Amino acid sequence: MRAPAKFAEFVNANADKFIQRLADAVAIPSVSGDPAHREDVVKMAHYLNSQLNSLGVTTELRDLGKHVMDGQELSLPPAILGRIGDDPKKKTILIYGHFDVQPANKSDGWDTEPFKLTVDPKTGRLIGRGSTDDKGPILGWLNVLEAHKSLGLDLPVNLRFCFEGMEESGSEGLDELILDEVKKEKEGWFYGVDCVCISDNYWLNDRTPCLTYGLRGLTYFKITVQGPARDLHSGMFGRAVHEPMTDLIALMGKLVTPDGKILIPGIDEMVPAADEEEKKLYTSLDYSIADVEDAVGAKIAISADKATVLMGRMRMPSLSLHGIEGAFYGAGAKTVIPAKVSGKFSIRLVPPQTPEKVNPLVVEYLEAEFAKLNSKNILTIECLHGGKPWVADIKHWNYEAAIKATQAVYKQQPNLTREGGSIPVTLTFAESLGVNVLLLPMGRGDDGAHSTNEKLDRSNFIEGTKLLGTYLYEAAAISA
Ligand SMILES: C[C@H](N)C(=O)N[C@@H](Cc1c[nH]cn1)C(=O)O
Ligand SMILES: [Zn+2]
Ligand SMILES: [Zn+2]
Repeated sequence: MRAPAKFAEFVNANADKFIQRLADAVAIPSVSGDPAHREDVVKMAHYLNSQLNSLGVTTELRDLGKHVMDGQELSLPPAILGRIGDDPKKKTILIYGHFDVQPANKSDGWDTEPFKLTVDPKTGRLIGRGSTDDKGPILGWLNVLEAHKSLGLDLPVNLRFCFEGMEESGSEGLDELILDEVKKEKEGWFYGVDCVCISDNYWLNDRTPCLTYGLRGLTYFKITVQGPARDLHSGMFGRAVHEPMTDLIALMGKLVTPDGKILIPGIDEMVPAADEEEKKLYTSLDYSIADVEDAVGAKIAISADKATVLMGRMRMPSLSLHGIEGAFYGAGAKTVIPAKVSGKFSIRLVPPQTPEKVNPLVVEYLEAEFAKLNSKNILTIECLHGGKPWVADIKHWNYEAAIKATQAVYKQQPNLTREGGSIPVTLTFAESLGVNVLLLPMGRGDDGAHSTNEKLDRSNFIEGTKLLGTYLYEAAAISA
């Protein structure tokens, strides 16, 4: 059975209502990485939970315990487990999404208030933190449920849900929850799941829908250099003491070259080079150097060769420098020597790399480079969180269903991509449930996830809702 025409008609007719639901969700600043917003992440969990209940989904808010962030012990936000449908004749699909978001302040350079959804009438853009990552896609699933409930339509498959509020901060507590549920077998929430669908990434460009079969892993470091007991006057102590910031910049300058080569021995070398056949996969994607440059808003692509740029994002590791905590960054010309500074950087990982294999190389290299500085300051190295990379089998019926749904909704053949970002739980689902996982993105490559002015195009939200619903029908129709 294919998606009935009245499903798409309902989605079109209720577009404004769905956008209001997105506005309500964006208004809750559920920033998982900021202890000051922890209550908002919990509020978001309760908001979603009551929406799911009102749409007929049985749920449980699962306590994930506590963790330490910035030296503070905090309760983790609850995860939401849900189920609707128990027909043994139907397939069972597990949907994952996250309701936490990255930090956002207007002063970062946003043109609008980040936690107030702004609808641009000229472009149709729905602008606000979390619009594309990942509140829009989660609400897309709710829109599908609402359409079926209102139209009195049976869902074509049984659905299970797992929504978390810590994805942007390492998915703490979630792996344990999943493994516990899997152990419970028939009594567990994930029993009988046939495949997983995650909508939490983006098209490559602004015109071609995508299905995604790979994600990079991640290992995130904080390195701290500490020296004097307090901040110092640089006129009194400059060239008289070892300066923590000088040491830190020297270390951070030894991690990666401006053209992306990772300088830590053994990391780039762990990844086999692509052969000509694999390179063709990248050349054949609908993508151009102009797409990457349009998405970032500057002509700064690392190469003029499309395959090199795509492989840099999808099948090579990358090391990015994110920031320095404790440094002077305000206006004016303060002549301070900061007493303690922490540099943050992360490495995106690809198979066969894992945090376990890569972290010892990072620590050994940093310690050796620090020793070469002959500084009397103290270096400490912490790994804040990590996750393994994941690659799926695209010949599975789950992908076949998503290709057919994309053709039906967008009248286009999707790009098949690997994603540069990370969703640590993906591999946990694939391995612990032993099922195929599909990433079915809703948003576009220029949405600005994690950036200022994050947006989701109205058409992606509405057609994306149809895509998610249509995918369920296509999955139901395939004899697996
Ligand atoms: C791809 C997904 N939407 C995403 O943004 N994931 C984050 C996960 C993360 C890990 N540490 C902090 N955030 C990402 O890839 O950065
Ligand atoms: Zn994100
Ligand atoms: Zn996300």
